[in-house]
Amino acid sequence: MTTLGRNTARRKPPHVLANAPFRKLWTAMSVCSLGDWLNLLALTALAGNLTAGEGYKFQSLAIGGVFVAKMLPAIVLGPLAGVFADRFDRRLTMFFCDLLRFALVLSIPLIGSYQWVIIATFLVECVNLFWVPAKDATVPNLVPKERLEEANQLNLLVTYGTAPIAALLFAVLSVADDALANLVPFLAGRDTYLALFINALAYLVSAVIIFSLKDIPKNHRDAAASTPSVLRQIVEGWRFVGGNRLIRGLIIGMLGAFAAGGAVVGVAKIYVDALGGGDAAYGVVFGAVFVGMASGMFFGIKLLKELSRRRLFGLSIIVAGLVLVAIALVHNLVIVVLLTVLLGACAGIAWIIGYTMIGLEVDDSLRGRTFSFLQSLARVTLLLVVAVAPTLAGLFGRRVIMVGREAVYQFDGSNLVLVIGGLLASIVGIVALLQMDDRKGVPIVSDLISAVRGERFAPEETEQARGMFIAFEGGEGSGKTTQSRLLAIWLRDQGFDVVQTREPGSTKVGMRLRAILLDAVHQGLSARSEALLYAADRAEHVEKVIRPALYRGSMVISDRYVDSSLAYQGAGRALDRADVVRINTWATGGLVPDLTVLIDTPPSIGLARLGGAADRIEAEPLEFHERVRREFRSLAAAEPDRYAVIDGTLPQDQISLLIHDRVRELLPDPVPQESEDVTGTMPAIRD
Ligand SMILES: Nc1ncnc2c1ncn2[C@@H]1O[C@H](COP(=O)(O)OP(=O)(O)O)[C@@H](O)[C@H]1O
Ligand SMILES: Cc1cn([C@H]2C[C@H](O)[C@@H](COP(=O)(O)OP(=O)(O)O)O2)c(=O)[nH]c1=O
Repeated sequence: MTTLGRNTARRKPPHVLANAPFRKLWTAMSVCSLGDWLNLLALTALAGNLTAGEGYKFQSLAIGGVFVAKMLPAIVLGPLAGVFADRFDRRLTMFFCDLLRFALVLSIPLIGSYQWVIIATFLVECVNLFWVPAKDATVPNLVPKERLEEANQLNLLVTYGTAPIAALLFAVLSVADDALANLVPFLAGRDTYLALFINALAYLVSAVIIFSLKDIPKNHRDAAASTPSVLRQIVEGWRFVGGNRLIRGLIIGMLGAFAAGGAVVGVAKIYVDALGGGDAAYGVVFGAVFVGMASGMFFGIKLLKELSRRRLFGLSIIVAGLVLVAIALVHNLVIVVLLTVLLGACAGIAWIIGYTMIGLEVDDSLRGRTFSFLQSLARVTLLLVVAVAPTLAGLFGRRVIMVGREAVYQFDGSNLVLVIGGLLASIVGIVALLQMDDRKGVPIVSDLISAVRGERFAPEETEQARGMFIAFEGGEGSGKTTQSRLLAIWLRDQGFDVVQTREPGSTKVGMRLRAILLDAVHQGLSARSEALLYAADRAEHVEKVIRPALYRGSMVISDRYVDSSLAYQGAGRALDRADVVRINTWATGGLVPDLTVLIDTPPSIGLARLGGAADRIEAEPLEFHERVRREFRSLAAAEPDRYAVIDGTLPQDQISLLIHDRVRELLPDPVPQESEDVTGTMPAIRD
C-alpha cells in the first residue's frame, strides 16, 4: 500500500513550466521563434519587393538568394558553434547574440538595399548558430532529468507553433501598414519594414529576459559534446540505416515531403505575386501550410486510425503531391489557400507517422542515429530545393499560352516548379508505399473506406481459411442448441468434418469465464465487465477453436457468437452499440460467420420451455428479453444475405428442413434434395 502511494505521488510532480528559470528561458525562446518566422517571411517578401522592377527572373533569383543565405551558415559552421556553446558562459553568449541579432535586423530596413538583406541575413544566421546550441545546452541545467522530455516537447511546440501566429501577424501587419503610412510617411509601401521592426524587438525582449536569468551555471567543462560535421553524419548514418527496408521507405518518404515543402516555400512569394496577391496573401498562404499540418497531425490521424500506418504514410505523401500539382495549375487565390491547408494536412500526417514509426519500430540502438541522419539529410535537401526552386523558376520565366491572339493560360516558372515538386512527391510516395506495404493484396480503396467508417473488417487471416462458419443466434429456449446439434448431424451425414461448439465456455479459460458470467451469485457484475468477459471468452474461442478448425477446412457451427453480445450487452444492458462492436471486432480479429441462423421465438414461449433454475441472465425481466429479441431481428434485417431468420415456434423437424435448405445453398458440393430423401430412410447415428 505504501509503495503504491509513494509511486503515485512520484508520478505527479509539478509541471515543468512551474519551474521559474525554465519558464523564463521558454518565454525567451517563444519570443525568438516568433521573431525568426517573421524574419523569414519579411525578408523573402522584402527581397521580392526590392527587385520587383527588375523582372520575374531576377526577382525569383533574389528570393532564392535569401534562402541560401539563411541556410548556408548551418551547414558550414554548425559543428563549430556547438563547441563554442560548451566553452563559454551560456547566459552571456545568448545575451550578446540577442543584442547582435537585434542590431542586424534593425539595420535591414534602415539601409534598405538588397545586398544588405543578403549580408545581414547571413550574419543573423551565423549568430543564431551560437544562440541555439547555448539554449539547448542550458535546458538540462535548469530542468531535472525526468522532466527533460516534457521540456523538449514544449520547445518543439513553440518552435513550430509560432509559425502560423507569425504568418497571421505578418498578414495583419501588411494590412496595418497602409493605415500607419499616413502617420509615418517612411513606412508608405514598406509593409515588410514593420514586420522587421517587430522581429528586432523580439530579440531585444529575449535579451532582457536572458540577462535576468541568473540561474544558468557558468562552468560547463562536463558537457563537452562536439557535433560531427553534417556530411559525416549523413555518410555514417546511411551505413547504419540504409540496409533496413522500413527505415529506407520512411526516410525516402519524409525527404520527399520535405522537398515538396521546400519547393512551395521557395516559390511561394513569386507565385502569390503572380496571382495578384500582396504580402498579406503571402502570409496567409504560408500560415495555411501550418494550420493544415496541425490539423493533419490531430484530426487526420484520428479519422483514419484504423488504416495501416505504413499505408497511410505513403498515401498521404502521394495525395500531397497531387494536391501540389493542383495548386500549381489553379489560378485562384482562395482555392489555392484551401488546397494549401489540405497539403499541409497530408504533410502533417506523413511527418507524425514517420516520426512515431521511427520511435516505435526502429531498434533502440539505431534510433538516435536514424533521427540525426534524417535531420542532417533534411537540412541539405531543404537547402538544395529552396535554392534551386526559385532559380529554376527564374530561368523558365513567364510564359503565356496563346490561342490565336488571345492569352488563355499563364504558366510561369513557379507553376513549373510546383508541378515538378508535386510529381516528385507522388513518385516518392509510391516508392515508400511499395517499400513498406504491410497489407499486400488488400485493395487500398476498400481499406480506406472501411477505415473512414471506423471499422477494420478486412480480416488478415481469414482469406486463407477454407472451412465454413455458421452461427446460431436467438433468445433463451428458442431451440438453438437443439438445431445446431441436428445441423451438425446432417452435415456429418454428408461427409463434412464438423466442429460443433458454443459460447460461452468452449475453452479451458472459457469454462471459468462461463462460471463467472452465468452464476446467479454474481449479481452485481457491471455491464462493461460483463461485455468484456464475453469478449474475452470469444477471443479465446476464435483463436483456439474456430480459426484452427476453419484452417483445417472444417464446418464450424457455433451456438451463439458476436450477435449475442450486441443483443444482450448492447440492447439488453444498454451499452453503446459501437463500443460493443469495437471490442468484439478486436477480440475476433474481424471474423464474421458465413451464415447466421436466427431462431426467432417470443421470449415468453422460449423462457417457458426452459426447466430448472434460471441462470443470471435468464433471470432478467421479460422486458430485457424483448429488447434482446428486437436487436437480433434488426441485425438480421440489416444483412439479409448473411442471415436466415426462422420462426422458432414451428415444430422442430420443420425448422431443421428450413435450415437445411438455406445451408445447402452455401455448400461446395451439395447432395440434391431427392437423393437425400432416398438415403434419409437409412438408420443414422443420431449424435
Ligand atoms: N421448435 C420447438 N418447439 C418446441 N420445443 C422446442 C423446439 N425446439 C426446442 N424445443 C425445446 O425447448 C427447450 C430449449 O431448447 P434449446 O435447444 O436448449 O434452446 P436454446 O439453446 O435456444 O436455449 C428444449 O427442451 C427443447 O427440447
Ligand atoms: C455469448 C453470449 C451469451 N450471453 C448470455 C445469453 C445466455 O443467457 C447465456 C448463455 O447461456 P447458455 O446456457 O449457453 O444459454 P442458451 O442455451 O440460451 O444459449 O449467456 C450474453 O449475454 N452475451 C453473449 O455474448
